[in-house]
Amino acid sequence: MFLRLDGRPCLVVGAGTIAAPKIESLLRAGGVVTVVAPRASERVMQRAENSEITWFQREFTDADVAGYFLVIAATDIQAVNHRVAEASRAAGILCNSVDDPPDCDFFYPSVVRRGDLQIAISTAGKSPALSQQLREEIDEMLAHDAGVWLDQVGETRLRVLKAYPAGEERKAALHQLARRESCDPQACPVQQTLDRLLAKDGSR
Ligand SMILES: C[C@@]1(CC(=O)O)c2cc3[nH]c(cc4nc(cc5[nH]c(cc(n2)[C@H]1CCC(=O)O)[C@@](C)(CC(=O)O)[C@@H]5CCC(=O)O)C(CC(=O)O)=C4CCC(=O)O)c(CCC(=O)O)c3CC(=O)O
Ligand SMILES: NC(=O)C1=CN([C@@H]2O[C@H](COP(=O)(O)OP(=O)(O)OC[C@H]3O[C@@H](n4cnc5c(N)ncnc54)[C@H](O)[C@@H]3O)[C@@H](O)[C@H]2O)C=CC1
Repeated sequence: MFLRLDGRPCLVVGAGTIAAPKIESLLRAGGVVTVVAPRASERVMQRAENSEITWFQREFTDADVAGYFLVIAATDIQAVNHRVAEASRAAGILCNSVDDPPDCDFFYPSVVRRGDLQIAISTAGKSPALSQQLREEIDEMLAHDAGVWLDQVGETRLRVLKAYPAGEERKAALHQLARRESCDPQACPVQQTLDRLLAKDGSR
């Protein structure tokens, strides 16, 4: 599952080395981030100064979780992280605890990105180092232009959806479109069929 966090309030408890990249990824996903921590890393302080996040410079209390969509427990004190997870669970809020996989409702994966194309790797907490290693291997294997290719496929797919009625023929065209050899617009058989179809019927 890939979450779209646009405008959703997210709480991060702790603002150190491990919290900082979690905060960045919440912001990247569109989350509205609040941080509670007595001390913060340079990057987090900068974000707060720029009003990109809200930082309450104090220790966590159970009432802090109220109203959040999700919570990250990222302090260096296990007992505090556990309390954050318990308070979240009691309030029915999803929680990720950076030092305790059984306390996590969701995990942060390793991610290979090419534009809108994302490949996420998770080991359900068994070996983050393995996730990281596989990310590096997949990153080397995956074409650098895969994101550009996806953009082209996405655009042509919309044209296919318009040009063909739902059914086997449409599905076959969409599978054909997703093949690597179709990525050259000049050589793409789906593009050629589409051009023929659209030439026949200007309304499509
Ligand atoms: C459960 C989870 C909770 C969560 O954070 O969501 C969690 C928990 C813990 N991580 C620990 C250690 C390490 N974590 C990393 C790195 C990453 N950790 C990430 C995710 C997750 N880590 C979630 C599970 C994801 C999964 O299962 O795949 C990644 C994938 C994504 C991200 O953080 O964004 C990111 C790689 C990003 C990338 O580069 O691709 C490294 C590597 C390094 O630092 O060099 C090490 C040292 C090597 C090792 O331990 O394997 C420890 C022990 C701490 C201690 O006591 O020392 C715990 C707690 C425990 O296991 O008890
Ligand atoms: N998930 C992961 O990938 C990994 C997780 N870890 C775990 O992450 C934890 C955090 O490590 P770092 O970020 O390096 O620590 P750090 O020392 O850089 O930061 C700790 C943060 O917790 C805050 N804090 C402490 N007590 C608090 C309280 N009562 N209320 C609110 N905030 C409080 C501090 O102010 C600080 O911002 C470690 O316990 C470690 O087990 C470590 C490595 C990888």
